[in-house]
Amino acid sequence: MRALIYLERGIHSVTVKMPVIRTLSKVAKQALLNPGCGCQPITVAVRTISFSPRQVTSDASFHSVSFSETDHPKVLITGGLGQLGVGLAKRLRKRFGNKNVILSDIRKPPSHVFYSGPFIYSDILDYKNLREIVVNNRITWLVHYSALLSAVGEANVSLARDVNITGLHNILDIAAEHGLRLFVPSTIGAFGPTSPRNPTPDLCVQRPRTIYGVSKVHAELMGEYYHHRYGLDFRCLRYPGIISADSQPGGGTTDYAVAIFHDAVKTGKFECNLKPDTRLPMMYIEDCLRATVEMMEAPADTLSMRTYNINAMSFTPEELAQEVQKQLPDLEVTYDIDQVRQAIADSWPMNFDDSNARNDWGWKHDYDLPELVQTMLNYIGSDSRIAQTN
Ligand SMILES: NC(=O)C1=CN([C@@H]2O[C@H](COP(=O)(O)OP(=O)(O)OC[C@H]3O[C@@H](n4cnc5c(N)ncnc54)[C@H](O)[C@@H]3O)[C@@H](O)[C@H]2O)C=CC1
Ligand SMILES: CC(=O)[C@H](N)C(=O)O
Repeated sequence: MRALIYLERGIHSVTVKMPVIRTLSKVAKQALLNPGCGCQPITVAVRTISFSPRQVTSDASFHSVSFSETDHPKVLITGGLGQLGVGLAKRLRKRFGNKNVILSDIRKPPSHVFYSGPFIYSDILDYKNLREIVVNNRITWLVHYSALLSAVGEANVSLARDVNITGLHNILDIAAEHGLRLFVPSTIGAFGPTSPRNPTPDLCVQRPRTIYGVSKVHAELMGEYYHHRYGLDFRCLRYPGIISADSQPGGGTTDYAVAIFHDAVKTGKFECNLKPDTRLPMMYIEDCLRATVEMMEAPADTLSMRTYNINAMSFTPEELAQEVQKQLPDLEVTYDIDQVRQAIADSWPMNFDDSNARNDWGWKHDYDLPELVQTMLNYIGSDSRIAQTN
């Protein structure tokens, strides 16, 4: 079995002990049980009391947005320097204005990102720092992208558990406390070998065999629980493998479908780490980011669920290679199977049923396989031509 390469992306383990302020908790509990002091109703932070995540006033409506509809939302994106965050920030900034969308991560941003709009350091394991950012910037929408993906997660289970599960708890509590609209992506990886694979519907058995998948099922369930219990405006899309030209994937099982384009243009050769007939659902990044914004903007009454599958296409490495070879006939593809990634892929959906997203809030993809291949090759080809002339 070939060892998984742990992609070091500046991720470091941080152990944060959440303050369990027992005394304060007792005082808060007492005050809430005996409100006859003539004071204002107390709003108590999620973490300071143990018996209720939030004191909800009777007129609170968390299903409507907490900012005036004429204002723009103020958006915070966590884990924003990964494959998806910068593109999402660009799209949201066009829509809501540059200063209204803050990218955050624990890595140092490249200068083109740093100078393109607000960027802030934020470790999602640091609850107080997260809260400070949300309060100081009057955040109303939170897009939670920080995560360790499937292959990297298997190579570092305890870090994946911290980031994907403990980090999510921080995000949920902050979002509930401050009445935020919260988007957390899930994935085809939230399904497992006992799920129906062709197609995979929204509601079915979910018994994933990766820490990534387990953490994403946990996120779906916790988000939906906070929605039903506390009125949190939680929204979640299960993304397929996302393919992008100008950003690199962060260590997943579907990464081959990005790498093939770069290798095809640069070397004319590609070594694939999945078997030629491994079928997985995939999507071009523009469709993924548009779906995300559409889901965030969908009126609450159109959402019959809070977690939806979305899909665009499904293909195997062989089918993708054949489509690329229509443009680059000299491309040579060989296979050297990574057993860890292959086992993961073999347990994931082959086709994704996204009919609920299409019916409820009008989801529709733009890119099928031929358009995806053309667009990727155009982008990477012109990029490498520019690099050669410089
Ligand atoms: N890219 C894809 O194909 C898919 C992505 N998704 C989900 O979309 C989200 C974004 O994905 P990508 O951008 O591809 O991920 P990525 O792996 O490229 O980026 C994740 C980012 O999280 C950051 N991060 C790690 N630990 C952190 C911490 N303690 N505090 C703050 N940030 C931290 C990393 O520095 C990295 O920039 C993830 O939740 C992922 O599960 C879901 C399905 C498919
Ligand atoms: C599909 C995903 O969630 C991600 N790209 C991965 O392969 O881990």
